Amino acid sequence: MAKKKKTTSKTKQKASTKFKKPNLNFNRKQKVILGSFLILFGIALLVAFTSFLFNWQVDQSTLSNLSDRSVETKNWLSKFGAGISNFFIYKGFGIAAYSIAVLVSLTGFYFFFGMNKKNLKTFWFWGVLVMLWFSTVLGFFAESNALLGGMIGFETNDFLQDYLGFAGTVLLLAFILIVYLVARLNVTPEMLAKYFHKTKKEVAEDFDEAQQESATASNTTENTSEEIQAPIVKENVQTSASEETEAELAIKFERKDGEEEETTSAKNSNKIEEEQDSSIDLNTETNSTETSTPSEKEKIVIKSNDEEDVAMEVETAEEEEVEEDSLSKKIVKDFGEFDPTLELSNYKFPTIELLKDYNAGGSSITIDQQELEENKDNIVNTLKNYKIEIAQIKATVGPTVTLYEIVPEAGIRISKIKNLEDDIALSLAALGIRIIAPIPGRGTIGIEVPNKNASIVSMRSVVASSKFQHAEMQLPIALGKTISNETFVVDLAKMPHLLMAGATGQGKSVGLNCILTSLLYQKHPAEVKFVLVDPKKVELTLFNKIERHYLAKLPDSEEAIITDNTKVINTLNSLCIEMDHRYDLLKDAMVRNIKEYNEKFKARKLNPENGHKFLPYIVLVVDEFADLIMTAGKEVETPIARLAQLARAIGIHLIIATQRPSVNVITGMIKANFPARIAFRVTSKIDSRTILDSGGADQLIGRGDMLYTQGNDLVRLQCAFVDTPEVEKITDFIGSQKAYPDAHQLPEYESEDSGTSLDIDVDERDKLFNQAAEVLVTAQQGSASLLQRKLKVGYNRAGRLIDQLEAAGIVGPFEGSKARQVLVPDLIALEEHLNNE
Ligand SMILES: Nc1ncnc2c1ncn2[C@@H]1O[C@H](COP(=O)(O)OP(=O)(O)OP(=O)(O)O)[C@@H](O)[C@H]1O
Repeated sequence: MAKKKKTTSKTKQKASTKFKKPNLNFNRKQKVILGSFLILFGIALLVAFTSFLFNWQVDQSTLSNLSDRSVETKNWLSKFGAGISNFFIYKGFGIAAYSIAVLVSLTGFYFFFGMNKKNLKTFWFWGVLVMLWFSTVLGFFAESNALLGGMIGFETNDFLQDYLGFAGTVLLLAFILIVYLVARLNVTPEMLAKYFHKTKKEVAEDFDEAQQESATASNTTENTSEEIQAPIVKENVQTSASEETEAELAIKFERKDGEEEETTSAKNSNKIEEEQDSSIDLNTETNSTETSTPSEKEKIVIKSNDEEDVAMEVETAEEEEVEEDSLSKKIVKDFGEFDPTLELSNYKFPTIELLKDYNAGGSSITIDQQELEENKDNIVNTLKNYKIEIAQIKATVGPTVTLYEIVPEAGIRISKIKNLEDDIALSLAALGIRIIAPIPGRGTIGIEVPNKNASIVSMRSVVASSKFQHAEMQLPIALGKTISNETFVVDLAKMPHLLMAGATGQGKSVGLNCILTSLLYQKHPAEVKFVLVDPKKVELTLFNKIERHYLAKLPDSEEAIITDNTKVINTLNSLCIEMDHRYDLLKDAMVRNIKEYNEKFKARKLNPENGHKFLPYIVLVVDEFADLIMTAGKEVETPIARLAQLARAIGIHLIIATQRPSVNVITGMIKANFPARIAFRVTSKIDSRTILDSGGADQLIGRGDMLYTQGNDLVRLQCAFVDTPEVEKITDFIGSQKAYPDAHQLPEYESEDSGTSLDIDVDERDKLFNQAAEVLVTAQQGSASLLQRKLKVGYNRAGRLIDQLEAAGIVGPFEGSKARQVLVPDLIALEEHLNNE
């Protein structure tokens, strides 16, 4: 039971996410080997110590000569046994040294069975303390037997006595004993009182029985003995009367406790419940003694000694809620906080070595003094040509661009400099010049000039940065580095959704991989799940390997990564169901967001039997969003917009990437709900406006050069570079570890389009039926894709409409690759046709 204590679970989890600490995480084989060694070593110590107790005097003379092979010792473990026992017992802690043998074996067991080692430290702490205490206590008897307390025991005892005297030492040791009993064994005065009462009662009962027996026997005895016994019996009667009152009290309390347990056990999780049952059994005594705690309902029966007096019942009731609170505290105390990572407790986070070091052996940034000078001169001269004098200029060299901050002479209009963007670009003969006038909060004008030799920002460097490692965020993402070479870390949970756009080949896929990798480095599989939509079918395939660790999918689907556009609709709708379900859970738990919910769940304040469970974050990644909108239209847009509007509080976050940032793809509704946006290089200013609501993305230089905004300022970043082989290594590393039995299951979604028949009822027709008929009749072409485009409906719905139109006799039957024939010549005929139905 003790091994389930998880008071340190949070810290452990954090610690384990910091993967760089010297790795004491052995693999299973190493653990078995180490474990068996420690168990056997512990046993060897036990044997050696025991033998030493009998043979130490004989072996004493050989100790100085142990290295001599010819020397013989009596110890069962020969010279080794004699030497080590002498060290631990005689020179050490006396017989208390047995503790060490036990602790070593115990440690071995922990390794051997791969148990959670959290409690091991506590065992060692208390074990060593107990050993010291015993050896000091036994130090009192050192004169009669030096072996009892060992040298340390004797010396400690002697030292204490010098300063505290005999009595002081005894009192100090008694105090340490109390500390141990209270802190380690949870012994409380109430417990002792209860134990005392119980014992007293048992003794009294035994005594009663003895009395009865002797009473029957004493029928034949003399009167004198009755006289002697009389007062004792009388006294005893009194005792049992008061005992009866106590016994009655105890019964009342026990019954109350029983009730409490019934309600409590119903409130606890399946997993906890098994454990709890036993704990309650164990703790019944404790509960029944804690009669003074206000949370319990007390019923005290006051009985009068006088037979005629009426007995009075005093009942005190307290609020139940407090009881529940104290219950959760009790469960947490007994079993520790709920640890969501327990099922994969041996899960190891990927190590940093899996990532490639692109700048091995040097700084990622090379400063080319000559280039800096040239650029500076060009800027100054160009501006001078337009009669703009500069008071000051400063350069900050970043990985891809250098920022020249200029302070113009007083009286120069900023717009004048801004308008010279193209001229400065021309004079510097460089692409991708961006002018920020003014730089917010700095009072300067910035001119960003690409470096001739851009350096790669490796994923390794950003993942290893302390900013990322110590990020106190829910979903930390290391996007890359800023112009001043600082690692840029953002919280996806705060964004709360991300829109990503950029022309082909500018770094979008790398960006997505960078985001996913960041999360893999920080989040345990129990804490985050990905839903991946990849119409290109190649970009995210590598993540298939971690399906059972990190991916979520629909119950009936085979592939976790969705490549088929029609399946996306089902998944999105399923996520909407999950969202509604999570909102219900949050409402029930009376919390506002997933973070509070999970905290409450971890603190065991929510009962799994009421459907509560630990909620992982869900990150939906959609690559090629434009493609999706093209084929599925409104059917995709509606659930996406719903999720984007509502899902932030319940931990569903969307990342949407698109090549074509046109307004019919990134609609107003979507834009409004995606305040955080990333723009890689795009081809036109209009595209830049569509993504960022401002220009700038068209002036980027590509290869991961990007602009990030979270609603206000634009930040220019160099996206961290993570190559496919690196991602493969990481997914291999994770994939090779123990996984959940299946990918995380999303709720089932029944799509409406299941089963169409030709005899469709007129009343069951799609709302767009008439419109669809008009479209086809006007075009005289019976094609579903036409309906998709004109009515902005998905493939399924268009197919359904065609079926209904066929049933209504407006279009002909399916003719293979050819479009269906339209059977109604024009709109007037159509109107007639529909009226006659
Ligand atoms: N952060 C980066 N640092 C350095 N080079 C990069 C970075 N990002 C991308 N590149 C370079 O650009 C190339 C194309 O990147 P990527 O595949 O991510 O483009 P993309 O935008 O996804 O293109 P598409 O939309 O066609 O899939 C990469 O192979 C790499 O060489």
